[in-house]
Amino acid sequence: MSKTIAINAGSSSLKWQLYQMPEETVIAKGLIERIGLPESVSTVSFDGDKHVTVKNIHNHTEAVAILMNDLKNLNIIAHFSEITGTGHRVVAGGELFKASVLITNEVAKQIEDLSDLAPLHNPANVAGIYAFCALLPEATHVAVFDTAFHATMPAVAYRYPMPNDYYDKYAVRKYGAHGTSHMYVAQKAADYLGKAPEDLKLITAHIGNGVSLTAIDGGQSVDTSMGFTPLAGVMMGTRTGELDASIIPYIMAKTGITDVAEVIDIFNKKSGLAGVSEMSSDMRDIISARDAGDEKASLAFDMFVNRIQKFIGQYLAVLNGADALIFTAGIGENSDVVRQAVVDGLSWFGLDIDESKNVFGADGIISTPEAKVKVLVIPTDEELVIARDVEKFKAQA
Ligand SMILES: Nc1ncnc2c1ncn2[C@@H]1O[C@H](COP(=O)(O)OP(=O)(O)O)[C@@H](O)[C@H]1O
Ligand SMILES: CC(=O)OP(=O)(O)O
Ligand SMILES: [Mg+2]
Repeated sequence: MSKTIAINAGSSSLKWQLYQMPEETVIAKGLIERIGLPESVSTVSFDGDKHVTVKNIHNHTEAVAILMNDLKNLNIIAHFSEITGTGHRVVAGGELFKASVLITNEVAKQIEDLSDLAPLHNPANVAGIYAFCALLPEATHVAVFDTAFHATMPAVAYRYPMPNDYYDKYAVRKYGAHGTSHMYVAQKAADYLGKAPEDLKLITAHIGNGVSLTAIDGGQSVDTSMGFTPLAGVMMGTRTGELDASIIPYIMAKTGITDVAEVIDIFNKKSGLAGVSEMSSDMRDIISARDAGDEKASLAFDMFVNRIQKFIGQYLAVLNGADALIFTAGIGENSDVVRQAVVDGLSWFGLDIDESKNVFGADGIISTPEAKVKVLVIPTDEELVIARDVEKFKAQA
């Protein structure tokens, strides 16, 4: 019996779950939101209670310190030494890491050096790694990469049509992200559909603040919408998704912005739903405003749905047809409105939702019996996959 903590650091959030392993019992879990913004919120669920604290949390190092204090102060653990394993979500593993790895000083440094491939995420991931390694020197620390599941993509999908040197010398290629989530929901989908993953062609749609879609053939990722960094693919909460690169110098010339990093920052943090609606990056706010007749929110919603539909179309082509489409993550799991809007425009392809099944809290198949392509909702669980990987390394120790 041992305790393992899984840390999922996002650009402005930190999700964690403490497990009793190998039973996989969740002892406690927490979510720290709005890191770096005024009034950050930390929520801890433990023993049937929810503890909510609101205060300014400036960075992920502070967030980790708060989480460690909560573990002690709320009597979730008596001693830190009870935690014998920590698992860290790392968004970008580049060409270096194609599977989970035991964290050493060198590995932590390499992850930090890969920050260009996930500027909003890897620095946050590394902050968590350093904090836990310092606090728990005896524990087994494991990094689990978002990019690992996409290592099976063929060159035709991961290469960009640019001079070969950029790939050969600098490893400029598509890496994708959210791989742990795509892998988890694809395996669950196979259970629901009563088939072996090898016999299925799936399109997984991870629709949260970050959004990505993946084409999965026989259990392997064959294409995915995020690219060299998580800026690519579909429109997201604050990110543009794909656009014509010529826009960058044009905007710089027109606006007088002289630093290209500033434009990329705007594309990462001030675009997407937030940029078009001019009111929020949060889909709940967008839907309320749209229902109240706000035209900008309405356009933002329609563009968001349109980009998802187009990528589903692409992946139906990549896979030459699919058995199922799976919705997951914050919006995919919770928004029947977005799911209905996405599927409504794809009836020609044989997608059809049963409205009575497309409800809040849905889990499993929500398509009609006649639908050629099944539609499923599957809550993702990146933390569980991470905790399981830590167990594998503990067993080898
Ligand atoms: N009931 C809901 N309806 C619509 N959107 C929702 C609902 N609940 C959560 N969301 C959306 O989920 C998003 C967060 O998803 P999540 O997967 O937690 O994101 P991330 O891990 O990228 O921070 C928020 O932007 C929010 O708009
Ligand atoms: C890679 C990525 O976009 O992650 P998240 O959705 O957690 O921000
Ligand atoms: Mg996420």
